[in-house]
Amino acid sequence: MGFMTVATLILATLLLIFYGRMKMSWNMLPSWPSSENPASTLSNNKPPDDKSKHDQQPMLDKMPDLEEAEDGEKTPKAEARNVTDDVPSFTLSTGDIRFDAREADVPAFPAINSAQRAKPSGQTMKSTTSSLMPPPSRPAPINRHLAPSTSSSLRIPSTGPLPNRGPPQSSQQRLSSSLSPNGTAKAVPNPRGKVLLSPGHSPMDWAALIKKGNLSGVNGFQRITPSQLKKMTGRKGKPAWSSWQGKVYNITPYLPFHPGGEAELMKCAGRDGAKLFMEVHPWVNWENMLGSCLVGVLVPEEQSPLEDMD
Ligand code: HEM
Repeated sequence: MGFMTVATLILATLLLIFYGRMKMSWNMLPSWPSSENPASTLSNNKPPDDKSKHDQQPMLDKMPDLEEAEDGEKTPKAEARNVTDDVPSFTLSTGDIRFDAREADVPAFPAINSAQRAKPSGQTMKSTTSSLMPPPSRPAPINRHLAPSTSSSLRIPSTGPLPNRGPPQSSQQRLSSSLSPNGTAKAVPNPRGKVLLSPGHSPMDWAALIKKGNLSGVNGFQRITPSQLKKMTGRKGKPAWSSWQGKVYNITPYLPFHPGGEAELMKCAGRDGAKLFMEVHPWVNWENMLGSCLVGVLVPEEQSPLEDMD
């Protein structure tokens, strides 16, 4: 028991002496930026203003001041920020935007020759003087099952509102797999309402046919009244006529060539087809397509003799 007490006292004395010596030597050391003011060196890259600079950096600022006062000559001052003068400017991108280490007042970290610069974050940099950044990493591969492909994004949606694109889904023309009444165009359901044209009835075939001559079915240019037009429905052995901007066309020869199907084209038989035509495909040039089918012009019904006298 007595031995323990003595030993404890000796230990305490030794600690006191050791602490006293340490404190003395610390006081003799020049003061150092304390942990209470770390902003001037690490956490803040901006230079402190003059007032705070003196408070926070006693060693760097006060020591050169003393030297100047003693010898009266202009001794170069020690400035922590001059260290960055050795650092050449470098760019962060290949464009016009240049990031200059000196302008931004960034401490030279990591050192020029450090391994950290040579291999930033595991990537290999060819040269420390290169002004080019390493290429960006490739994006993660897209899950093809989830992401829509380019072709499917270009596809016309089968749902949602669409302009009138052919016969309704339930119509006979779309659903029937048999040949059309005259056995030429086969109806095939598709989003745009186009039909499968029978061999020899492609748009190219039609283009070749209209070059051959007159397809109007009449001799000479006709004057057609509305009542006459109304009778040309394409039924009961009569041709199908339709008018467009005051001109009358024989649409019968075009029926098997019509990409939208015969039934659709027949909707404008015996009447003015402009409205229906423009609803479906305003980009199609009626006059070019049916130029060789021109029958004549639409004229008013014959006027009564009394009106003629006026
Ligand atoms: C009488 C004059 C007409 C001509 C010269 C004509 C010509 C054409 C042409 C060239 C196409 C192919 C369009 C393309 O590929 O972009 C087409 C498609 C079509 N036409 Fe006509 N057409 C006429 C009248 C009509 C009428 C009156 C209707 C409907 C009532 C109609 C309904 C369609 C449909 C549904 C298509 C397929 C869908 C589409 O191409 O947008 N056509 N027509």
